[in-house]
Amino acid sequence: MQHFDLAVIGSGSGNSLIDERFSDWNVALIERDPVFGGTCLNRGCIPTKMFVIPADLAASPAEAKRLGVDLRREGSDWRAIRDRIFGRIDAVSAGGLDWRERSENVTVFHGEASFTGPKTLKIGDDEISADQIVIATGSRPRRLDLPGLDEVADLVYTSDDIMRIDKRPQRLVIVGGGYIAAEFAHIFGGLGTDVTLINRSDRLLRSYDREVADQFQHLLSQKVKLRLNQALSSVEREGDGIVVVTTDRNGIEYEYFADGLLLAIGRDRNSDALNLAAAGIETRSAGQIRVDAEHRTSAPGVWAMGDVSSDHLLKHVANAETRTVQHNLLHPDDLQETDYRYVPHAVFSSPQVAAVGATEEQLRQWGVPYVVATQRYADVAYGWALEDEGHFVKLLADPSSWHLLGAHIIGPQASTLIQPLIQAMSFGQRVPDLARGQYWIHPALPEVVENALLGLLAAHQPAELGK
Ligand SMILES: Cc1cc2nc3c(=O)[nH]c(=O)nc-3n(C[C@H](O)[C@H](O)[C@H](O)COP(=O)(O)OP(=O)(O)OC[C@H]3O[C@@H](n4cnc5c(N)ncnc54)[C@H](O)[C@@H]3O)c2cc1C
Ligand SMILES: NC(=O)c1ccc[n+]([C@@H]2O[C@H](COP(=O)([O-])OP(=O)(O)OC[C@H]3O[C@@H](n4cnc5c(N)ncnc54)[C@H](O)[C@@H]3O)[C@@H](O)[C@H]2O)c1
Repeated sequence: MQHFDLAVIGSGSGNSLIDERFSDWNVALIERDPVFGGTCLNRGCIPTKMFVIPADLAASPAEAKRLGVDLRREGSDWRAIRDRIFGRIDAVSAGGLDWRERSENVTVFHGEASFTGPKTLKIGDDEISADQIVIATGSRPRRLDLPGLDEVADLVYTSDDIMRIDKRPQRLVIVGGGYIAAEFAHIFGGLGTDVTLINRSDRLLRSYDREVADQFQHLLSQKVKLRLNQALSSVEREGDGIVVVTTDRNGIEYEYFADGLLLAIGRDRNSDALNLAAAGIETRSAGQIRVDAEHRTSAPGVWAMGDVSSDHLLKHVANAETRTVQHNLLHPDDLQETDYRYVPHAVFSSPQVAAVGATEEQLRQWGVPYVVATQRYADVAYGWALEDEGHFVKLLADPSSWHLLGAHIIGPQASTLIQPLIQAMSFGQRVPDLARGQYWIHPALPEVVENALLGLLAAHQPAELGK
């Protein structure tokens, strides 16, 4: 049995963990997917955003028309877009694997890892042991058990495969109301597909501030067909290449005809294949590996990070957890914790949505006193230039400490505009200092954030400003 100082399972964030500080460690890196580099690079954050930009551009003639510019749209070339995107990504993935395989101190094992004992792993016919093991096995799209699904399997997609298809469907049914449904509704809808989004509850983006989620729903409904409060009951094939999706709403059946069905109903953690019981590693519900604040599992010397153990299925969180685990492996006498106080998140749809901190509903529920201000893009100079309609920044603050409690943005560049607010919350900057302790470039779009901050101050003048 080969012995290693460190074994890392998963080549997403797991691969990033093994940096030059581990050059004198003998490391095993195990990946079961033929594709190297994990979700974010190959089938997650990066390719989706590379599709979002062409979708934004394809949708721009309608925007331009409002401003008096005639941009004739001649269509979009799905294969060219797809091949450009994956031409780049596949090369990065292959290059990453090649580089890793040439690393002197890292042995790459291709196969599925499972525990055979507390510090031992089996990968196919190989069995290895390691002093330290890091589980970074991520998550995968949740499947659905639905009558008829097997018969139309070639027309049913998840985020793992839909970006690689040869032909963009004319009609696409998307099931789900979260991040992935919202982003793919924009990608396909923007590029010209007739999209019907079916959600089982009456709300999209449920974890977002209600006002923002409602407005998102309203604006998205102008671009794709939204069908809410409908549960899938069956699917069947009709003719050649058509899937008929049947739903139920209050006992009434609805039928949708499409060339493809995208399931975007959440993700399952990749812990089931690991035989965790053999190593005494505990899970929480739904296979989420239980870790303490320092990312130690219940088995000594075994750590977990990223989607498989985190409460947040986000790459910037997996990256932060990777940094913590790196530090803790290298400094066992000075363990650190990951800071989850202000985890931001954004949906790259149309419109974009971004948020950090509490929603107004949460503050009400927790009985936390707050002031709130909402600033429309349409009422700042750059918003005039955009002829903006319907987008806003909503801020929540503690009227005694003047710290921000939550920030929510819906509109162009939301994921960028939110960064100074994340910074303010992370470093404890107060609203008056943030609003007036720096210049805000005129007439740039961040003035919408500045004005929202001023709106908070106008709502309740803090004592020291009144002096
Ligand atoms: C469509 C989509 C879009 C996304 N967009 C964003 C975004 O815009 N911003 C953002 O922050 N996040 C986004 N995410 C989430 C982000 O991709 C994940 O949070 C992140 O990639 C998780 O990283 P990880 O290292 O935990 O897991 P992964 O990157 O999934 O890596 C886990 C690896 O482990 C391997 N593996 C699993 N089990 C085993 C085993 N038993 N043996 C060997 N290998 C195994 C897997 O094959 C995989 O390669 C998106 C996700 C999706 C699906
Ligand atoms: N921009 C980003 O940061 C980004 C983008 C994509 C994905 N992600 C990450 O990936 C995760 C997974 O995304 P997702 O959109 O699949 O999950 P999600 O948790 O965001 O949304 C899942 C949706 O599916 C619905 N649903 C669940 N089970 C269902 C069923 N049986 N039938 C019908 N509907 C059902 C839920 O009500 C919900 O609307 C997200 O939580 C997010 O953390 C992030």
